[in-house]
Amino acid sequence: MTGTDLRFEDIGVRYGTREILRGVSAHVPPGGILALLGRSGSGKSTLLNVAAGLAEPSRGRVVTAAPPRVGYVFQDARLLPWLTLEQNLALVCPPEFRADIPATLALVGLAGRDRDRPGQLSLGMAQRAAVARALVVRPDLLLLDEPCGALDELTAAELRAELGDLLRRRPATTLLVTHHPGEAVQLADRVLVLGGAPTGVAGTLDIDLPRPRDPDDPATLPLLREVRGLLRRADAPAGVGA
Ligand SMILES: Nc1ncnc2c1ncn2[C@@H]1O[C@H](COP(=O)(O)OP(=O)(O)OP(=O)(O)O)[C@@H](O)[C@H]1O
Repeated sequence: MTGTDLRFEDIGVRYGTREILRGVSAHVPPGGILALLGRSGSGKSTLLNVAAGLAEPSRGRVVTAAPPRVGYVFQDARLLPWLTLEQNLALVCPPEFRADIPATLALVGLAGRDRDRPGQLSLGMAQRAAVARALVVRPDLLLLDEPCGALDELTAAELRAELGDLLRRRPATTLLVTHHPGEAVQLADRVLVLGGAPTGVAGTLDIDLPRPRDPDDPATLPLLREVRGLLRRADAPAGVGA
């Protein structure tokens, strides 16, 4: 299982009369990890929803080899509080994968917590359970919408390291929405910055570092600087900061 080939071809999205995205094209090869960055409201989650088939593009199309099995981690864990973790995972899980639930929880550091309910978990544990729920379907398209966004920096750093490890062990074509340039450089093969009005692709950057990656490795510094520069230029008026 290495994931689907994914192509956004000239995607445009409108909500009513508002044009949210225009002319967004990108390619993610099987098992590739594309980080999406851009100002709040620039349409990153919308692009994820287009990839998942939850939002209809008004222009262009998404091309995959076959309809992908999608694992989606939202900004908050969205676990059903009255169900145990095992039941939360079983809800999305095809019957043939149900036996994998305890091992998948163990994979994200929740061994033995199968019968806990979400209210018994910390925020970081709940987010890891949400990652397990996305992985248990053996996704060939994994959509991560700010998976560490709601966490304190130490817990976020732990989850980032775990995600890096998980994606090496269970590759899936992945779209990672983040506001954190370090997270993008740590996890992604390529960074795509959305910007402008309406939003388009403001820039891309390949992250060609060996794995596993250490976020404190000085080799990441020039890349971090480039990502920050792309972000700054993404919303600069035409001709400024180019
Ligand atoms: N279902 C919807 N109906 C109407 N407008 C929407 C809908 N979903 C999103 N929008 C609008 O589309 C724009 C892009 O939203 P989106 O959530 O994709 O941005 P984002 O880059 O993910 O933001 P953030 O970083 O804050 O999560 C916003 O202006 C938002 O209000």
